[in-house]
Parts: sequence; structure tokens; C-alpha cells
Amino acid sequence: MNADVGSPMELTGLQRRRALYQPELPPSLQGTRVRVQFGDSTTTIDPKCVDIVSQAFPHTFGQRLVHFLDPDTMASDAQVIKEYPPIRVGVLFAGRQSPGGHNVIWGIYDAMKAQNPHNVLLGFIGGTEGLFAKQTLEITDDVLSSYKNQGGFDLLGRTVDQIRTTEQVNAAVSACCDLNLDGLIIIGGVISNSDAAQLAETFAKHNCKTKVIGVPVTLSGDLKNQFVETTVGFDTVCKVNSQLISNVCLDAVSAGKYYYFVRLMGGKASHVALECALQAHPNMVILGEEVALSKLTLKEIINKICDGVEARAAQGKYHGVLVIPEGLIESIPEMYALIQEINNLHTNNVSEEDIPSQLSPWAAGLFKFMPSFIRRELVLHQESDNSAQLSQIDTEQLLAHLVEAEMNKRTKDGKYKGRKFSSVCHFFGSQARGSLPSNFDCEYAYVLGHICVQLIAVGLNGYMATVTNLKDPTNKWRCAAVPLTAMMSVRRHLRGPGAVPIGRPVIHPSPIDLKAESYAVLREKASSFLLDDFYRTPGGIQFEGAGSDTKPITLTIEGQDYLGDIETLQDYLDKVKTILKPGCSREILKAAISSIASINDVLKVMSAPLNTELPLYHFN
Ligand SMILES: O=P(O)(O)OC[C@H]1O[C@](O)(CO)[C@@H](O)[C@@H]1O
Repeated sequence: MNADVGSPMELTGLQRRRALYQPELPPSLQGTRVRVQFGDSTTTIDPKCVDIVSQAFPHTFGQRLVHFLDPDTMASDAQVIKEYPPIRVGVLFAGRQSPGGHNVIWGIYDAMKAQNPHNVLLGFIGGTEGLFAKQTLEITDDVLSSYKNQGGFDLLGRTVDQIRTTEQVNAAVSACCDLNLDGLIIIGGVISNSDAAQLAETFAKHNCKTKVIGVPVTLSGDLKNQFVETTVGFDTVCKVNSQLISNVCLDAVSAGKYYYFVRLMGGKASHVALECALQAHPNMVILGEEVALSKLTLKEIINKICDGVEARAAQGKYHGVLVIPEGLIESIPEMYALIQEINNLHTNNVSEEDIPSQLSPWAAGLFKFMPSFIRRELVLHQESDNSAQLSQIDTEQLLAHLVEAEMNKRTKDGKYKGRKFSSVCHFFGSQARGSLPSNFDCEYAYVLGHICVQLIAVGLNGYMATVTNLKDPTNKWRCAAVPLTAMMSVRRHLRGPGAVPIGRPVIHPSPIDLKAESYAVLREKASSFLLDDFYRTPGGIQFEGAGSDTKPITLTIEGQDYLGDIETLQDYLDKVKTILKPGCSREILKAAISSIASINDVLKVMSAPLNTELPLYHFN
């Protein structure tokens, strides 16, 4: 565990100002009389897995959905939380760092103190290992003061995101019993929330009083389903990465000599890459989900990139920006098969050094074809969910290396007559993950913290705190809670009726929906992105004034009533106001919005360079 955890660093002027930002609460959480309503009983998101999940979670499966009611909502069956006897709650960061995590703790603390000043909140220092070792820090106003609205997870730190083995689960149970906890709040992504479900089941089975609640916090944005719209940290990370990508784009076009290969952290799914591509408009983006669906081989991907380089060279352009998700490597069919073989060898305790000699002949052939740096990275020890360490595999360098080789070959064969291809590689991971959180993440996290405390007060176990309608202003957010088992499924071997479930039920990362509007928009723009250098500069995160309340494009596009929602576009319109004729009023802006007929029009406006004339807005 890191000795510096919990020791506040000196705050800069900006940080001190950020510490003063007070997130808002939606009406359903304001006041002392919070009301909840129980909705339908749940099964699981995959109807084929109902039996297997219910058997694995006999005590916590099938619980009902919970909704927090606005003060003016009439509901005769609403349960009013009237009494708040003193409680003791533990909280830990169980997943990877994600901006906004500290605000979950702040939200928990404020809600607990509002309920009963005698409530005690204990933070586990060092995440899961701190939980097993009962290493706690009592959260107080003083402790929190320099962590409000700040990035990082350094108030408590984290270690290994796993509470799974019998030994680990037993240690967690005895920590909660010894510390006499009424609630345990686990902050993290799919892995941590799956472990939270298991722990909740164990507590229920042993009639333990501790209630386990999960909070969706991961930069990857992949804990997303019919109940969870987005995760804490995704917005900030996409904003920071989009800024970095757009900086790189402007640098590329300025010098006209490099191709930048940018890999983005974000786990197996490509949510971060999709959002950043919609924000910054790089020349090319290759998403893992589309590669997996089309079963594109590594060679086909390289040819696709080289064709793009050639097409640009035909226009006299020798620069460009390619964005890929870190999960791309696993989506390439032959690489997936190789990684699976390596994972199986790890599971059988074969050492990193011995893995190459134990691969099957075809896998050994592919492994040998890889540059030595990739070979070294592919055999690294696994993540806590037994998958490859995606952050450690330099896929962008592999692509740059193979593209260069192919461009040289095309030159030699006389097919390509342009200038020599030159690349620069980047991996954007911790640069964004350690950022000051956006207003959206600050608020979302703080609200989730409040929900957790209400759930413990009602005595619920094995739930995740959720908020929907996030594309709208906070006063329209809908607070709720969903049983963790409702999000669980089991991977199946084959598609179709003969599919056999394998493995244990967990919450799986959700891939990008290739039928969704946001992906359609990206595809529609692909050829323009490739050839026109249609770069967009979203700039740095804004904390105050115009732009400070913008939400992820993917979130707002997928929101049901996006077109009718003036607030969502307002910040953007504030920015383009500078190009409108003098005297243009707010009413005219509103009229302009209501005249936007289709999503494509909206996106045309959003992607237009800021000095472009927008006839749509010239009303006076
Ligand atoms: O910083 P680390 O420990 O390499 O973790 C990186 C991993 O964590 C995540 O951010 C969350 O699981 C992944 O996107 C990424 O692969």
C-alpha cells in the first residue's frame, strides 16, 4: 500500500476553487423525507441466464427495482424513510482510478451526516487489501476538505480489484463483522460490482447485517446497460482525451509530416474511442466492436490504414491521426485466439518465460511474427478477471510498425509513389484518468453517494445505485437502485440455439452498440474525416461559464428526446453565439434549435468549424 495515501497535497488556486463547487441534488434526494417506491421484481438482462443466475444467487436474486420519488409525485405505496438510527458504513475504491471517485465518498458522508450526526463513515485505505486488513480512516469534514471535486483516488488509494477467492471473501466478511458495519459501499467497474454481488449474497446467506451496495465508477464507460446510462469518470476522461487528440491533430496538420497513432485506455469496449472520435474528428478510428463483427484480420486492418494513407497522399497530405481503443488487439480474431491460449497457460500456472514454448503450432507462428516488444507484453501476468493487461500492450506501435513495413513494400512494388511514411505513437491513459473531474462527473458521483446511504437506510442488500435521464439538468435526474443480479449474465460458447453457457455469472462490459445512432453518425462521417481534415477543437474541460455543463455526445445522442431538449444544445450554442449577427437574442437561439429538423442537422452544426457561416442561425 502506498504510504502517501490520505496525505493531502498542497492545493493550487484552481483546486481550491474547485473544492468550493457544490454539486446539486435532484429533488428526490432533497430534504429529510426521502421517499422510495418499489417497482417490478427483476430477473436478468439475458433471459437465457435466469436459471443459472438465480441458482448462483439464491438469496439476492429477483429483488425489486427501487425508485426515489420527487416530492410532488403522488404514490400511495411510497415508503417514507422517517427514522435514521445511527449507522456505521465502510467504503472502498475497488476498481481502477476514475475522475469523480472522491465525490462518491463526499456524497456518502454528507448524506450520512444529514441523516444522523452520530453516523460513522470508515474509508478502507488501499482498497480491497485495506478491507481484508481492516485498515481504516474515519472520514470527517477535515479529511474530505482537500478532496472535494478533485481527481485521483488518493484519499484512500486502491490495490487489486478483486474480492473473489474464499480467503478474500472470508477476510471481507470478518472485517465487516469486526467493524460492526451496517453497510459496505464498493466503488468500481464491472469486476468490482460483480464481486460486490457475490459478497452481498454471502452476507445474506450468513444473516450478516452488513448491506453491500455497488457504485458504477469506471473511466471505460462499459458498465452500461438498460439500467445504467454511463459511469462516473467517462465524461472527464473523454473530454481530456478529446482535447489531447485535437491538439495532436492540429500539430499534425501544421507540420504535415507525421502520422500519429493514438491508443486510448478504456478496457475491452470502445466507448472512449467512439466518444473522442465524435468530439475531435481524427482522420481514422478503428473500433474493436466493428473489427470483431467483420472479423477483420490484422493484415486487413493494416491494408485499410495503408489505403487511407495512400488516399491522403493522392491529395498531397502526408500527415494524419489514427485513434484506436486499447481493446482493439483482443478484437482481431487471430490475436484473440492467441491471447486466449496465453490466458489458459497463465491459468495453468505456466510462467511468462515458458509460455512461448507451450503455444500450439499456429499460435507459436503468430507469436513469432510479432515484434519482440509485443511478444514481451502479450505474456505479462493477467488482470484480476483473468484477461490480458490491455494497458500494457502497445497496439498502436504494432500497427505503426506494420503500416510502415507495408508502405515500404508498396513503394518498392511501385504501387505507392508518395513521400516516406513516418509515425509517432501515443498511449493516452493516466493523463486523462488523473484529471480534475468535470462538473458532470462531480455531480453524478455526489448524487450516487447520497443514493447509497438511502439504500442502506432502507436495508437493501446487493443493489447498485443508479441515476437516469442524465442528459437533462440535475433537477430532472431520476434516482433509482437496481439489484446487481439483474445485470448479470454468463458468457456462451457459440451463438444460436446450441449455445452453452460457460463461466460464472458476472456483470460483463457492454460493447458499443453498432446499431446505435452515435455509431451511425461516426460511419456517416468516416470518409470526410479521412480526407478533409475536419478536425474539431473541443478545448480543455470548462468548470465555469459556457461549456461547463456539456455532456458526452454519445450520451446525448442516445437520450430519447434529444431533439426536443434545448438545454443539451445550449452550451454549444453559447459558443457559436459569437458568430451570430449582433443583437441575436436567446429567443432567436431557441427558435433556431426548434427549427433543427434531424439529428444529422444537429451534428452538421456541431462539427462545423467555428468560423463557418451557419445560415440556420441568421434570423435577423
Ligand atoms: O493502470 P492499470 O493498472 O494498468 O489499469 C489499466 C486498466 O484499467 C482500466 O482503466 C479499467 O479497467 C482499463 O481501461 C485499463 O486497461
